[in-house]
Amino acid sequence: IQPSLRRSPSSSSSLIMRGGFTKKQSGPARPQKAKKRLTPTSSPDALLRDRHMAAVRDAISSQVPGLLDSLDSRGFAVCDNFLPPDTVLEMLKEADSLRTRQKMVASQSSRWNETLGKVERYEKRNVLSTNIVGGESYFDAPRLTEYCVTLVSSIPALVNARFPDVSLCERLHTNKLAVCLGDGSYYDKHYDNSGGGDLRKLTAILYLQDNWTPARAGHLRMFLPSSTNASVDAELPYVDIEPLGGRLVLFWSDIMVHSVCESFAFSEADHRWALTVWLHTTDASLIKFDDRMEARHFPDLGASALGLEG
Ligand SMILES: O=C(O)CCC(=O)C(=O)O
Ligand SMILES: [Fe+2]
Repeated sequence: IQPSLRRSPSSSSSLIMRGGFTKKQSGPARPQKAKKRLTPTSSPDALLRDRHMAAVRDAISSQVPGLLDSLDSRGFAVCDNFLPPDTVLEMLKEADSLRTRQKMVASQSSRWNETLGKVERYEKRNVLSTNIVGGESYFDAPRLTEYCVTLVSSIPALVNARFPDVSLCERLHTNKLAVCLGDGSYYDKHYDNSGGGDLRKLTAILYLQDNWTPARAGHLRMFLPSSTNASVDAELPYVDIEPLGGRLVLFWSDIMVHSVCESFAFSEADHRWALTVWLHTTDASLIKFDDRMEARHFPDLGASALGLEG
Protein backbone atom coordinates (compact mmCIF):
# COMPACT_ATOMS: atom_id res chain seq x y z
CA ILE A 1 0.00 0.00 0.00
CA GLN A 2 1.35 3.42 -0.94
CA PRO A 3 1.64 5.37 2.32
CA SER A 4 0.91 8.58 0.42
CA LEU A 5 -2.59 7.33 -0.30
CA ARG A 6 -3.19 6.63 3.31
CA ARG A 7 -2.32 10.02 4.68
CA SER A 8 -4.94 12.66 4.44
CA PRO A 9 -5.30 15.44 5.11
CA SER A 10 -1.68 16.40 5.38
CA SER A 11 -0.22 19.75 6.16
CA SER A 12 1.42 21.49 3.27
CA SER A 13 5.06 22.48 3.27
CA SER A 14 6.52 21.83 -0.11
CA LEU A 15 9.55 24.00 0.23
CA ILE A 16 12.71 22.44 1.54
CA MET A 17 15.29 24.90 2.75
CA ARG A 18 18.81 24.55 3.98
CA GLY A 19 19.57 25.26 7.59
CA GLY A 20 22.23 27.78 6.65
CA PHE A 21 22.55 30.04 3.68
CA THR A 22 25.16 30.26 0.97
CA LYS A 23 27.73 33.06 1.08
CA LYS A 24 26.03 35.01 -1.69
CA GLN A 25 22.83 35.33 0.25
CA SER A 26 22.21 37.83 2.96
CA GLY A 27 20.92 35.51 5.68
CA PRO A 28 22.77 34.29 8.73
CA ALA A 29 25.91 32.21 8.45
CA ARG A 30 25.93 28.46 7.99
CA PRO A 31 25.56 26.80 11.38
CA GLN A 32 29.21 25.84 11.85
CA LYS A 33 30.32 29.41 11.25
CA ALA A 34 27.71 31.01 13.47
CA LYS A 35 29.90 30.87 16.58
CA LYS A 36 32.65 32.87 14.98
CA ARG A 37 30.18 35.58 14.04
CA LEU A 38 28.98 35.95 17.59
CA THR A 39 31.96 38.19 18.29
CA PRO A 40 30.58 41.73 18.32
CA THR A 41 30.75 43.60 15.04
CA SER A 42 30.01 47.26 14.40
CA SER A 43 26.86 46.54 12.37
CA PRO A 44 23.64 46.94 14.35
CA ASP A 45 21.98 44.33 12.10
CA ALA A 46 24.70 41.79 12.86
CA LEU A 47 24.38 42.47 16.57
CA LEU A 48 20.63 41.88 16.49
CA ARG A 49 21.13 38.72 14.45
CA ASP A 50 23.82 37.32 16.75
CA ARG A 51 21.87 38.16 19.88
CA HIS A 52 18.73 36.48 18.57
CA MET A 53 20.50 33.35 17.37
CA ALA A 54 22.32 33.09 20.69
CA ALA A 55 18.99 33.34 22.55
CA VAL A 56 17.48 30.55 20.43
CA ARG A 57 20.60 28.39 20.84
CA ASP A 58 20.54 28.92 24.61
CA ALA A 59 16.84 28.00 24.74
CA ILE A 60 17.52 24.80 22.83
CA SER A 61 20.47 23.71 24.92
CA SER A 62 18.74 24.48 28.20
CA GLN A 63 15.21 23.23 27.38
CA VAL A 64 15.29 20.51 24.73
CA PRO A 65 17.18 17.84 26.75
CA GLY A 66 14.38 18.02 29.35
CA LEU A 67 11.74 17.36 26.68
CA LEU A 68 13.18 14.11 25.37
CA ASP A 69 11.67 11.85 28.05
CA SER A 70 8.18 13.07 27.23
CA LEU A 71 8.85 12.75 23.51
CA ASP A 72 9.90 9.17 24.16
CA SER A 73 7.01 8.12 26.37
CA ARG A 74 4.09 10.15 24.92
CA GLY A 75 5.24 11.06 21.41
CA PHE A 76 5.07 14.79 22.17
CA ALA A 77 6.48 17.34 24.60
CA VAL A 78 5.48 20.86 25.65
CA CYS A 79 7.77 23.64 26.86
CA ASP A 80 6.37 26.93 28.15
CA ASN A 81 8.33 30.17 27.82
CA PHE A 82 10.74 28.51 25.45
CA LEU A 83 11.93 31.97 24.41
CA PRO A 84 11.84 35.17 26.49
CA PRO A 85 8.58 37.17 26.06
CA ASP A 86 10.27 40.14 24.37
CA THR A 87 11.85 37.79 21.81
CA VAL A 88 8.48 36.20 21.06
CA LEU A 89 6.91 39.64 20.73
CA GLU A 90 9.57 40.69 18.27
CA MET A 91 8.88 37.56 16.20
CA LEU A 92 5.14 38.19 16.38
CA LYS A 93 5.60 41.75 15.07
CA GLU A 94 7.65 40.45 12.18
CA ALA A 95 5.06 37.78 11.44
CA ASP A 96 2.19 40.27 11.53
CA SER A 97 4.06 42.59 9.24
CA LEU A 98 4.24 39.75 6.68
CA ARG A 99 0.46 39.51 6.95
CA THR A 100 -0.19 43.24 6.60
CA ARG A 101 2.23 43.45 3.66
CA GLN A 102 0.20 40.66 2.06
CA LYS A 103 3.08 38.21 1.94
CA MET A 104 0.87 35.42 3.30
CA VAL A 105 -1.55 33.40 1.20
CA ALA A 106 -4.56 31.18 1.86
CA SER A 107 -3.21 28.02 3.51
CA GLN A 108 -3.76 24.75 1.69
CA SER A 109 -4.15 21.21 2.87
CA SER A 110 -5.10 17.94 1.24
CA ARG A 111 -7.82 15.41 1.95
CA TRP A 112 -9.21 12.20 0.59
CA ASN A 113 -12.16 12.77 -1.77
CA GLU A 114 -14.31 9.68 -1.52
CA THR A 115 -16.34 10.49 -4.63
CA LEU A 116 -13.37 11.26 -6.86
CA GLY A 117 -11.30 8.49 -5.29
CA LYS A 118 -8.21 10.66 -4.95
CA VAL A 119 -6.41 13.07 -2.67
CA GLU A 120 -7.48 16.66 -3.36
CA ARG A 121 -6.07 20.04 -2.32
CA TYR A 122 -8.30 22.51 -0.54
CA GLU A 123 -7.99 25.91 1.11
CA LYS A 124 -8.32 26.09 4.85
CA ARG A 125 -10.92 28.65 5.76
CA ASN A 126 -9.53 31.79 7.39
CA VAL A 127 -5.99 30.49 7.61
CA LEU A 128 -3.05 32.23 5.90
CA SER A 129 0.47 30.88 5.65
CA THR A 130 3.87 31.37 4.12
CA ASN A 131 7.22 29.63 4.09
CA ILE A 132 10.22 31.37 5.63
CA VAL A 133 12.85 30.98 2.92
CA GLY A 134 15.82 33.17 3.83
CA GLY A 135 18.07 34.26 0.99
CA GLU A 136 16.74 37.38 -0.69
CA SER A 137 13.69 37.28 1.62
CA TYR A 138 15.82 37.31 4.74
CA PHE A 139 15.11 40.97 5.43
CA ASP A 140 11.35 40.33 5.24
CA ALA A 141 11.60 38.31 8.42
CA PRO A 142 15.13 38.21 9.87
CA ARG A 143 14.28 36.96 13.37
CA LEU A 144 11.92 34.29 12.05
CA THR A 145 14.55 33.13 9.57
CA GLU A 146 17.27 32.99 12.20
CA TYR A 147 14.97 31.02 14.50
CA CYS A 148 14.39 28.35 11.82
CA VAL A 149 18.07 28.13 10.94
CA THR A 150 19.12 27.81 14.56
CA LEU A 151 16.58 25.08 15.26
CA VAL A 152 17.79 22.95 12.37
CA SER A 153 21.44 23.39 13.30
CA SER A 154 21.02 22.77 17.03
CA ILE A 155 18.17 20.33 17.71
CA PRO A 156 19.24 17.29 15.63
CA ALA A 157 22.41 16.52 17.64
CA LEU A 158 20.43 16.46 20.90
CA VAL A 159 17.61 14.31 19.53
CA ASN A 160 19.88 11.95 17.59
CA ALA A 161 22.00 11.27 20.68
CA ARG A 162 18.90 10.07 22.51
CA PHE A 163 16.99 8.32 19.68
CA PRO A 164 19.21 6.17 17.48
CA ASP A 165 16.39 5.37 15.05
CA VAL A 166 15.59 8.97 14.10
CA SER A 167 18.69 10.39 12.33
CA LEU A 168 17.59 14.02 12.01
CA CYS A 169 19.34 16.02 9.34
CA GLU A 170 21.23 19.15 10.45
CA ARG A 171 20.89 20.92 7.11
CA LEU A 172 17.49 20.43 5.51
CA HIS A 173 14.14 21.36 6.89
CA THR A 174 10.74 22.70 5.91
CA ASN A 175 8.77 25.33 7.74
CA LYS A 176 5.50 27.20 7.78
CA LEU A 177 4.32 30.38 9.42
CA ALA A 178 0.54 30.20 9.78
CA VAL A 179 -2.10 32.50 11.16
CA CYS A 180 -5.70 31.55 11.98
CA LEU A 181 -7.84 34.64 11.57
CA GLY A 182 -10.66 33.35 13.74
CA ASP A 183 -14.35 32.79 13.01
CA GLY A 184 -13.96 29.14 13.86
CA SER A 185 -10.95 28.40 11.63
CA TYR A 186 -9.54 24.94 12.33
CA TYR A 187 -7.37 22.14 10.90
CA ASP A 188 -8.72 18.66 10.28
CA LYS A 189 -7.13 15.66 11.93
CA HIS A 190 -3.92 14.66 10.15
CA TYR A 191 -0.38 13.33 10.27
CA ASP A 192 2.26 15.89 9.30
CA ASN A 193 4.23 13.31 7.35
CA SER A 194 2.13 12.67 4.28
CA GLY A 195 3.98 9.53 3.15
CA GLY A 196 5.28 8.84 -0.33
CA GLY A 197 8.87 9.84 0.45
CA ASP A 198 8.07 12.67 2.87
CA LEU A 199 11.12 12.87 5.19
CA ARG A 200 9.56 14.98 7.95
CA LYS A 201 10.26 13.27 11.26
CA LEU A 202 10.05 15.84 14.08
CA THR A 203 7.61 18.76 14.25
CA ALA A 204 8.52 21.80 16.35
CA ILE A 205 5.76 24.41 16.73
CA LEU A 206 6.34 27.75 18.43
CA TYR A 207 3.20 29.75 19.20
CA LEU A 208 3.49 33.50 18.95
CA GLN A 209 0.09 34.89 19.92
CA ASP A 210 0.12 37.25 22.85
CA ASN A 211 -2.26 37.03 25.83
CA TRP A 212 -4.18 33.94 24.77
CA THR A 213 -7.54 33.55 26.51
CA PRO A 214 -9.84 30.50 26.60
CA ALA A 215 -12.40 32.41 24.47
CA ARG A 216 -9.91 32.43 21.61
CA ALA A 217 -9.63 28.63 21.85
CA GLY A 218 -7.70 27.03 18.94
CA HIS A 219 -6.15 24.26 21.01
CA LEU A 220 -3.78 21.82 19.38
CA ARG A 221 -5.50 18.45 19.84
CA MET A 222 -2.88 15.72 20.14
CA PHE A 223 -4.18 12.17 19.91
CA LEU A 224 -2.28 9.75 22.08
CA PRO A 225 -0.83 6.57 20.65
CA SER A 226 -3.25 3.87 21.87
CA SER A 227 -2.16 0.71 23.57
CA THR A 228 -1.83 -2.26 21.24
CA ASN A 229 -4.68 -4.13 22.91
CA ALA A 230 -7.22 -1.26 22.69
CA SER A 231 -10.25 -2.31 20.69
CA VAL A 232 -10.78 -0.68 17.30
CA ASP A 233 -13.98 1.00 18.53
CA ALA A 234 -12.47 2.31 21.78
CA GLU A 235 -12.50 6.09 22.30
CA LEU A 236 -9.49 7.85 20.90
CA PRO A 237 -7.73 9.57 23.79
CA TYR A 238 -6.30 13.04 23.25
CA VAL A 239 -4.74 15.99 25.02
CA ASP A 240 -5.71 19.60 24.21
CA ILE A 241 -2.76 21.99 24.24
CA GLU A 242 -3.40 25.74 24.53
CA PRO A 243 -1.57 27.81 21.88
CA LEU A 244 0.16 30.08 24.38
CA GLY A 245 2.70 32.58 23.05
CA GLY A 246 6.24 31.34 23.69
CA ARG A 247 5.13 27.73 24.05
CA LEU A 248 7.08 25.14 22.05
CA VAL A 249 5.52 21.79 21.18
CA LEU A 250 7.61 18.93 19.79
CA PHE A 251 6.09 15.74 18.35
CA TRP A 252 6.90 12.98 15.89
CA SER A 253 5.66 14.01 12.44
CA ASP A 254 5.13 10.45 11.25
CA ILE A 255 3.22 8.87 14.13
CA MET A 256 1.29 11.58 15.96
CA VAL A 257 -2.24 12.31 14.75
CA HIS A 258 -3.42 15.83 15.63
CA SER A 259 -5.83 18.59 14.69
CA VAL A 260 -6.40 22.24 15.55
CA CYS A 261 -9.68 23.10 17.25
CA GLU A 262 -11.78 26.05 16.13
CA SER A 263 -10.26 29.40 17.04
CA PHE A 264 -11.85 32.82 17.41
CA ALA A 265 -10.54 36.37 17.12
CA PHE A 266 -12.32 39.41 18.45
CA SER A 267 -9.66 41.75 17.07
CA GLU A 268 -6.48 41.39 15.04
CA ALA A 269 -4.55 41.04 18.27
CA ASP A 270 -6.35 37.73 18.83
CA HIS A 271 -5.03 35.99 15.74
CA ARG A 272 -3.56 32.55 16.36
CA TRP A 273 0.07 32.43 15.19
CA ALA A 274 2.16 29.28 14.83
CA LEU A 275 5.67 28.94 13.43
CA THR A 276 6.30 25.30 12.55
CA VAL A 277 9.69 23.82 11.73
CA TRP A 278 9.81 20.26 10.42
CA LEU A 279 13.10 18.47 10.96
CA HIS A 280 13.80 15.79 8.38
CA THR A 281 15.37 12.39 8.73
CA THR A 282 18.34 11.53 6.54
CA ASP A 283 16.99 8.01 6.06
CA ALA A 284 13.53 7.43 4.56
CA SER A 285 13.39 3.92 6.00
CA LEU A 286 13.15 5.44 9.49
CA ILE A 287 9.72 6.95 8.78
CA LYS A 288 7.17 4.85 10.63
CA PHE A 289 3.70 3.87 9.47
CA ASP A 290 1.38 2.57 12.12
CA ASP A 291 -1.33 0.75 10.18
CA ARG A 292 -3.41 0.21 13.29
CA MET A 293 -3.48 3.88 14.27
CA GLU A 294 -4.21 4.90 10.70
CA ALA A 295 -7.11 2.49 10.48
CA ARG A 296 -8.52 3.78 13.75
CA HIS A 297 -8.23 7.47 12.90
CA PHE A 298 -8.99 7.32 9.21
CA PRO A 299 -11.16 4.24 8.73
CA ASP A 300 -12.72 5.42 5.45
CA LEU A 301 -9.42 6.46 4.01
CA GLY A 302 -7.79 3.18 4.98
CA ALA A 303 -10.58 1.17 3.35
CA SER A 304 -10.44 3.28 0.20
CA ALA A 305 -6.70 3.05 -0.10
CA LEU A 306 -6.79 -0.69 0.50
CA GLY A 307 -9.50 -1.01 -2.10
CA LEU A 308 -7.58 1.04 -4.61
CA GLU A 309 -4.33 -0.72 -4.16
CA GLY A 310 -5.71 -4.19 -3.69
O1 LIG B 1 -0.86 25.26 14.68
C1 LIG B 1 -0.92 24.17 15.25
O2 LIG B 1 -1.15 24.06 16.46
C2 LIG B 1 -0.72 22.91 14.45
C3 LIG B 1 -0.63 23.14 12.98
C4 LIG B 1 -0.53 21.86 12.22
O3 LIG B 1 -0.95 20.83 12.64
C5 LIG B 1 0.16 21.87 10.92
O4 LIG B 1 0.48 22.94 10.40
O5 LIG B 1 0.40 20.77 10.40
FE1 LIG C 1 0.09 19.29 11.71
